[in-house]
Amino acid sequence: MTTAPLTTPSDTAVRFVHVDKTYPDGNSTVSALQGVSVALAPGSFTAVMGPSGSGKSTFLHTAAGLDTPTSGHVLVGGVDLGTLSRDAVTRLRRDRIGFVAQAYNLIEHLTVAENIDLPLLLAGRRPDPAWRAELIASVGLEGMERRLPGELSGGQAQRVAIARALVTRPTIVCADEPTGALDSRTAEQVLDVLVTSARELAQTVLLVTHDPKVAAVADQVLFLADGRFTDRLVAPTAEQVAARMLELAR
Ligand SMILES: Nc1ncnc2c1ncn2[C@@H]1O[C@H](COP(=O)(O)OP(=O)(O)OP(=O)(O)O)[C@@H](O)[C@H]1O
Repeated sequence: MTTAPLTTPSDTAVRFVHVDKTYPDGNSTVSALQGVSVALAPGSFTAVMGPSGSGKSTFLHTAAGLDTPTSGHVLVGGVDLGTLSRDAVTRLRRDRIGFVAQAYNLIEHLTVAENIDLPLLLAGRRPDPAWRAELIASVGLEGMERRLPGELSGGQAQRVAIARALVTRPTIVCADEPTGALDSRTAEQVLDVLVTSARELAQTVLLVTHDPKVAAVADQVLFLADGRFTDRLVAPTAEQVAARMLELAR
């Protein structure tokens, strides 16, 4: 149950206050998040790591307004999502949040350019060809605007998905294992795009990954275990992240 609305200053991009999330599981429930309280500063880059089933995707989906907490509050830019109607959450999501999923979710019969423009059209906004061209250049897909998703490699498709997530100039970018299905060279390129855009557009990035090398590009790494944040590393190296993951697995 979500209780009374919370009033807090909007000095955080995303804030969780005592968030629980349970899912029905046959006759009982499974607890995906337990009493999670965390605040992400505007412009920060956070990686979330943890064992399989620890609640990473649930945390990301809840932060992006794609899932609702069972209790507690999720605030985006100081606005308690629990106080908004479903339509208002959808609008906020379209205007302010970009989401990159591991499955690229591109529309097969639309071209690269049309896929990238889609969030703007869905939001009733006019496509911006100059901005689209800039995004296409930044993800290294010049000349591929008219291709269909079936004519792209996995890495190219993921870069289209990133351009599509950025086309609305969201203040928050959530990415669920965006490099999980890619070879290491392509993963590096995709990550570069995210890091550069976050810096240039002053975006807050929240990234779920299993890869210590990916996590090491973040300002901070948060570790989840059994639905709770148990640890945090600030500006760590990949080696430090890997060592902490090993400790948590013991
Ligand atoms: N829609 C759902 N219905 C029921 N249970 C769910 C649902 N989504 C997640 N869960 C359960 O909640 C817990 C957390 O799942 P979640 O997907 O958030 O973990 P994760 O850390 O992202 O895992 P992975 O690394 O394997 O993707 C798990 O026990 C999972 O089975």
